[in-house]
Amino acid sequence: LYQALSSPLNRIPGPLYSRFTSLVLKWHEFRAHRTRYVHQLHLRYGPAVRIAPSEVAFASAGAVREIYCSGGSGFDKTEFYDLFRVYGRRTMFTTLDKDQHARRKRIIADRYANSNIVRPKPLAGIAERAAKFAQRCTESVGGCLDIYVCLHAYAFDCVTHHLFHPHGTDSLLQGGKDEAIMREVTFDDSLQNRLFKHHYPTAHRFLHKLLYPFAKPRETPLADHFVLDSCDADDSAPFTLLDRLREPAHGLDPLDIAAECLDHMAAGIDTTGDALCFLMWELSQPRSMRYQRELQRELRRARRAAGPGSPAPAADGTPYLEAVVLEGLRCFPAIPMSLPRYVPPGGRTIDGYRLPAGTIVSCQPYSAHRIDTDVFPNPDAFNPERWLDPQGDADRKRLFFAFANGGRGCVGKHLALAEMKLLLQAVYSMFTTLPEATMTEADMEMSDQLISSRPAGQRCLLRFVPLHESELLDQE
Ligand code: HEM
Repeated sequence: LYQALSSPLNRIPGPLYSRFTSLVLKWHEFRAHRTRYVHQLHLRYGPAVRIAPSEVAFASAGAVREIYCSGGSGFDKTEFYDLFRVYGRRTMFTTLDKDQHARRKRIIADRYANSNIVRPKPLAGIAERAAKFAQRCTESVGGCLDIYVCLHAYAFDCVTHHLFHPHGTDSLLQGGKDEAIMREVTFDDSLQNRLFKHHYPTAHRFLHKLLYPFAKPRETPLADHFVLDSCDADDSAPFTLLDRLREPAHGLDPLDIAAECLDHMAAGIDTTGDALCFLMWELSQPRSMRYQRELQRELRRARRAAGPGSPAPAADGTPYLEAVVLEGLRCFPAIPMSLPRYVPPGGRTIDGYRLPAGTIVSCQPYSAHRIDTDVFPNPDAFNPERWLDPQGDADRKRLFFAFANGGRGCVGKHLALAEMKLLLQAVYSMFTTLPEATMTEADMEMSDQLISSRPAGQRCLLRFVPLHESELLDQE
């Protein structure tokens, strides 16, 4: 009570109960609703809101800059990231220490630089997988396709190509063992167990066996073995992450290398898969059909300009596609939730509020993309054309937080963008997509996981209608 009444955080707006307890926040976390709960608080109290006795959420560009970019990589991560440790090791994503992170990033960043992603071999690998996805669409004509599963398979095959080529997977067309690994990771249901472990570690240690039937821990034995086996191969292509990690100069032991690869594999499946799934679902709605048509027109024009029989054109010169991808990530950021950090020693001032050292602060992409209606008017509406207006471009980019920002922002960003663009090119230059009749809005409701979010129904059935040349000529 004394702490609640004397806390320096009392000046920060927020519900009265958040001065005394974090139980309400935890309740929403356990119910997979944290993102929307925090967003509702922002709508009610503004861009700075106290969400628990020692936790504050922000949604302004200034806060993003201070928390995630100050000093290069921003404030330190909290122990929340311990939940993502693999094989008992810390990876680039889970390391809490700045220097360790910087050392690991110096090794890894090169393989995810745009200049590496757009080299012929890595890019051809993605284009080949996008063509396989289009083949699945063609095979589904007359029926429907579960793009939730197929997009996760696509993202899985793309990321394993980048990590392990020639030992990448083919879950899209071959199915079998590769598809089983993808399903194991994608259909993981360990949210409640992992949250319990994070918030109540001692109770978890004693009760984990009792918990098992109700809240399963994360168990991915197929994926674990697949990565360990793939890391054993000594013929990985020069563009792959594995090839880089194994360079003797870096001194990484085999388990460090496997842990880093497993982490990137997991980071690359749900994020890109879910982002594309939400985006294609939205493009298929009657309210968005005119955006889909505009996208098809641009892609067909680009294809014609590239000449007959040429592979899918590079994403340059397709500004509408670029706008569709940005708007998709703005409305449906695959990681929409708070990315928690500690206020460093000495305290800091954010958005005019003085915060003592050790306060947990965060921004969530979902709110940063919606709270400032001068920058994003009508923020809940999907409208790619807002990105084509040169006015306000700098402000929009400042608030765009889908890949986070600063030194600990998403290292896989260029890979993810290439995967998204090549897939949308392959699909929308050939098909019109429509929702299948049994799908409901509830299926596509956002269900929070640890920091990522997925469609609650874990399915997304779309119909693919081949686009005929004559139809496109009519459009033009
Ligand atoms: C649309 C797709 C993606 C989105 C929206 C996304 C988003 C993010 C975000 C928001 C973070 C910061 C997380 C935090 O601070 O807690 C992050 C970090 C990271 N992402 Fe992504 N990501 C995507 C795809 C990928 C892909 C394809 C890979 C790799 C193959 C990847 C690998 C990573 C890694 C390794 C980190 C940790 C970086 C570090 O700590 O330095 N991501 N991502």
